[in-house]
This record gives sequence, C-alpha cells and structure tokens, in this order.
Amino acid sequence: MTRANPRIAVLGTGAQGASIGADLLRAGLDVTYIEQWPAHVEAMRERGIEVRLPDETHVTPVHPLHLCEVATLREPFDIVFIVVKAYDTRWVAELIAPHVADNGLVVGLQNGMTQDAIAAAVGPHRTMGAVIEVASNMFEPGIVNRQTPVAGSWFAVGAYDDSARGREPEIQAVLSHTGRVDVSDDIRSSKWMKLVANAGELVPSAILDLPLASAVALPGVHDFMIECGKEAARAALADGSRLVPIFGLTDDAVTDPDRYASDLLGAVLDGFSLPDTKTTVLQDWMKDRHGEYAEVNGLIVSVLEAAGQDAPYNAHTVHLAREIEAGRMPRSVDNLDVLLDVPRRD
Ligand SMILES: NC(=O)C1=CN([C@@H]2O[C@H](COP(=O)(O)OP(=O)(O)OC[C@H]3O[C@@H](n4cnc5c(N)ncnc54)[C@H](OP(=O)(O)O)[C@@H]3O)[C@@H](O)[C@H]2O)C=CC1
Ligand SMILES: CC(C)(CO)C(=O)C(=O)O
Repeated sequence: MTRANPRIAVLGTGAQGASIGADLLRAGLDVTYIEQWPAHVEAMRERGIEVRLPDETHVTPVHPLHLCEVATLREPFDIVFIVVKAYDTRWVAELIAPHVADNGLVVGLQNGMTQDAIAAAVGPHRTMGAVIEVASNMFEPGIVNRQTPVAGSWFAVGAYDDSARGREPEIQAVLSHTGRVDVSDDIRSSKWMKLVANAGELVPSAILDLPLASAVALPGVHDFMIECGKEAARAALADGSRLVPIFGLTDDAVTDPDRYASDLLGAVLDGFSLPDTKTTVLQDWMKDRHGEYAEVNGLIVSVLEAAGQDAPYNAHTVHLAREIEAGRMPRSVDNLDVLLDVPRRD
C-alpha cells in the first residue's frame, strides 16, 4: 500500500500531464511536476498552470521542477505518472527509477505499449499500465486546452502482472479526481484496443493536416481509418491479447475484430473529440516535433509481420509519416489521393 497522502510526481506536464496534475493538486494531493520544456516550467512558476476547459478556466499554483533538477530530489515518490510521448518512455523511466519508493507505483498515462519499458526500468511489481482517453492540446507554455471535461474523461488502469495485482485501487483513487477510472484485469489487451482506435485516427488525420472530425468526413478516409484499425485488432490477437471493452463500453459492445474497429472509432468521434480536436500527432507536427507513428502504426506492422501477415494500411501510414518528418512532403489536405493509394502486395 502507498501512504494515505502519497507523494506523487507527474513526469511530463504537456497537454495531458499538466491538466491531470492540476486536478490532483486541486484535490489537495501532494503533486510535483517534472518537465523538460524550460519555457513551460518558467511560465508555470510565474503564473501557475492555466487549464482552459469548454465551460471554465482555472489557474492552479504549481512549483514545477526542470528535468535537470531531478538530481536534487531526496524523498522518493509513492506514485509516478509518466505522461511523455511513448518514444520518450524508456529514458524517463530510467531517470525516475532511483526516485521511486520501494513499494511505489509507476503508471504510463500514454498511448502505445509503454508499460514494457516502464516495467524493465522499475520492475513489474511497481508497474501499472493505463489507457487514457482525454483530448487536450498545448501550444503555449503554461496554458493547456483540455477539450474533454473531467466528467467525460476516461481511464483504465491494470497491473503489469500478478506481482502488482490488487493495487489498482490506489491509482484509481488518485485518478478519479480527473476522470472515470475503470480497472482492467488485462491491461495489455485494453492498451491494444486503444491502439485499434489510434491506428486510423492519429497519423492519417495529421497527414491531411486536419482535425480528426474533418479528416473522417473526407471521401474514403473513414474506410481507410477502419482498415488501419482492423489491422490493429488482428495484431492484438496475434500478440496474444483479446478484444476487450474500453472507453466505458460493456462486453456486449465487443464484436468481431473488423466491426469492433469501426465501433471504437465511432466511440471516439461521438464521445471524446470536438469538431476542432487535433490529434496528438498533428499537434507534434505543428510544433515541429516527432510524432508517435512508430509506436502506433509501426508496432502493428511489426507484430503482424512476425505473425506472417501484412498490414498495408499501417505500413503506408508509416511511410507517409516518415516522408513528412523528413521534409520530403508537406502535411496537407492535398495528400488525400496519396493517402488513399495504398500499395498492395501482388
Ligand atoms: N493530447 C491528446 O489529446 C492525447 C494524448 N494522448 C497520449 O498522451 C501522451 C502524452 O501526450 P501529450 O500530453 O499530448 O504530449 P505533449 O507533447 O503535449 O507533452 C509531453 C511533453 O511534450 C513537451 N512539449 C509539449 N509541447 C512542447 C513544445 N511546444 N516545445 C517543447 N516541448 C513541448 C513537454 O516536454 P518534452 O517533450 O520536452 O518532454 C511535455 O513534457 C502521449 O502518449 C499521447 O499519445 C492520448 C490521448 C489524447
Ligand atoms: C483522438 C484523440 C485526440 C482523443 O480524442 C486522441 O489523440 C486519442 O484518442 O489518443
């Protein structure tokens, strides 16, 4: 068990981490922000963290640490939420490992299968996997736009393996200040289901440089996204996972892999995004940062390849994302034809 008033760190206080941390602070919890964007740390020190929600804005005082100040920490954390991009997980997990209490818990509030890197750094007995379904963005230091209010936000938490099982309520109690939290008895499968939704949404809409809802409305794009999700569902099964309900759906909602991919995309569009919601990958590209395409679409390609199956839609998505990041093509709605022109194996 962690302490009654656990010492909590949020490691990565961008779009998601900053607003989640603010809800925990406002609930009276002991929360330390750790962040590597210097201007953002300085803005929060000066003005607090401003969270703009659809119906209210709140400003919460916070004393964030620059990443380089982690070396000065002496008291261990009972709970660490890692809220960086999936590709940064491994090194931040190693950075924080010496500062996690012996019976502490580390939770990756991220897309992608980041729980493996966390478990490798801090041990499976201190690792919780999580699924996060909240739409947020951050373009200015010190200011977050959280588009999903607490009442509409959804999380799942689940033990990495049996050595951490039974401790989910400790995380559920903390995160319930920022959304609904379901406990998953098979978090690997739950995280795979999030990838089923992510596969079509995140990178394809960013390739078109459009909010998710505008991208889906273009001819052919919805079908393209569903094909990405179907490949992801097949990858989940090939990886030994199961189709399980997420986003607060029930067992009855879980259908065959093809239909479920479409239902999950529908659930995100209906319940977890606004007409102007830009996916996390488009936000990265707008900020000249790297997107999580390898950890989403790339993972699906490699898992299916290992199982002797191909994943043409996700492979094509990875290819176009690489072209964009290399500066060989712009992200643009003019990419519609090239996006839909999926190379086929003969
Ligand atoms: N945003 C969303 O709507 C959703 C995000 N997720 C997932 O949540 C996880 C965290 O994502 P998210 O919070 O969006 O990521 P962000 O990129 O907003 O925040 C993560 C980190 O990015 C940095 N950062 C952000 N903007 C800048 C900038 N302009 N200049 C310099 N540094 C910057 C910060 O430092 P640094 O990178 O330097 O560490 C921050 O720690 C990801 O796995 C994502 O896929 C899941 C659902 C929806
Ligand atoms: C589409 C969005 C923004 C959530 O609405 C997202 O990025 C995700 O589900 O991971």
